[in-house]
Amino acid sequence: MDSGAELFDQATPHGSQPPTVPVFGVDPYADDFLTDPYADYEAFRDAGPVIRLSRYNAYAVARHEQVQAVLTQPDIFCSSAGIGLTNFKKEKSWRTPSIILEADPPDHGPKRRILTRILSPAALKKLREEFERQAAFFVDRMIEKGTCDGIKDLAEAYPLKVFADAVGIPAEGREHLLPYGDLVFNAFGPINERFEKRMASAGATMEWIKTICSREALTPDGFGSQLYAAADAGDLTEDEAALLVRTMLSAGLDTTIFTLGNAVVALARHPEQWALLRDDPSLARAALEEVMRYESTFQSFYRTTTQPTELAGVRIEAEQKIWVGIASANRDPRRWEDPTRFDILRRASGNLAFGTGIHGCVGQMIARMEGEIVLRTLAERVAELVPAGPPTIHFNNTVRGFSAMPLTVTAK
Ligand SMILES: O=C(O)c1ccc(-c2ccccn2)cc1
Repeated sequence: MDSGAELFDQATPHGSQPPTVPVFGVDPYADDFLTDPYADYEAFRDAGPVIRLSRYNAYAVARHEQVQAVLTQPDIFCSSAGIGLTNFKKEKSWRTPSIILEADPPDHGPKRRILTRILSPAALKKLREEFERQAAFFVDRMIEKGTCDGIKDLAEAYPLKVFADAVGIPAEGREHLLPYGDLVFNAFGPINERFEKRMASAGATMEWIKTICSREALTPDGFGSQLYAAADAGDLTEDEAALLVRTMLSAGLDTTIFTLGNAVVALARHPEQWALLRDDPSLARAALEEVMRYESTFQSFYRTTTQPTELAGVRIEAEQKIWVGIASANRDPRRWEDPTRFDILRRASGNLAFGTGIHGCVGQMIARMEGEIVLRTLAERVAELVPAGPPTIHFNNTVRGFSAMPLTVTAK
């Protein structure tokens, strides 16, 4: 096997001929891996339905079919042991575990329903006009500047304004949100130098997050206050309301920021795709879906087996961490025609960028609304979106995106 994978037999008591699980020694958190992970993901997929990442002592699924299978069997592949490499049953987490992300049935359902209600289509409809006004403001400012940064001036600035306002957190101190998100997403990977470095400087940030998740810090009509209203109604404790505000700020910012950045970079790098969107702004929603398939913000996370199980003929013991390759599944040629082609006209729905199953992203509709509004506003107001230099990759253990994208932007 020429993909750098050795093979190791799994002892089976019945002596049946076990399928051997290919082993990869590569480090999926190394900068050179993350710079362009897709060739490695292809090697993972081609080696078999289940492989082993020996450096982190974890099994791994990289094909669309097995990623889907793992995410839709929460009783076998659970979240309460942590969705990162750290097993909460064995090691203490750096933060109080999330009561929705790192929870399993039956605890998970009731909390999820509270968020689903707050993030309802009716609630989103009320926000649409403000979200559109802010997108126009940021895009017009990019046009005035002429040469700008698609990440700083749009991908980061927009969610930090509209989503943070929707949650109802104060305007002051929002510079803590990106460092906090970077810590959160690094923590889903190995406790490596990237995590340690971020953690070392996170004191003030952790304090600020704690302060703004409290009832008195939040504006009266935001999502945060609605969580405390659920506490007043007896559906949550006061502490659980604060934890869910933290969840909203963790799950709802970095993810949309990196996705918007990936969209701007992909469109700037594929001028023919940008021209299709610019000439037909109603393609914005389809373009966003294709960005999420082609350059998934969420590269990977974990599940933990609750019992001995078998996946695609491979036996897996209990208490095993399983690396779930979201971005790899979204480029699996077993599921997608010509997957390495960025094509906004393809049907990209059904991609796994928001996960799937009971933990499928509870904020995906507001995330899609932000993305569709930004891409449509760009298409309606901008004629040319041209790279004015190379993008800068932001290295993180879980999310992949850019920290800078110099652009030259001209008005339609
Ligand atoms: O409460 C927290 O700390 C927390 C909750 C949720 C997330 C998350 C991240 C990515 C996708 C979905 N959810 C992160 C952190």
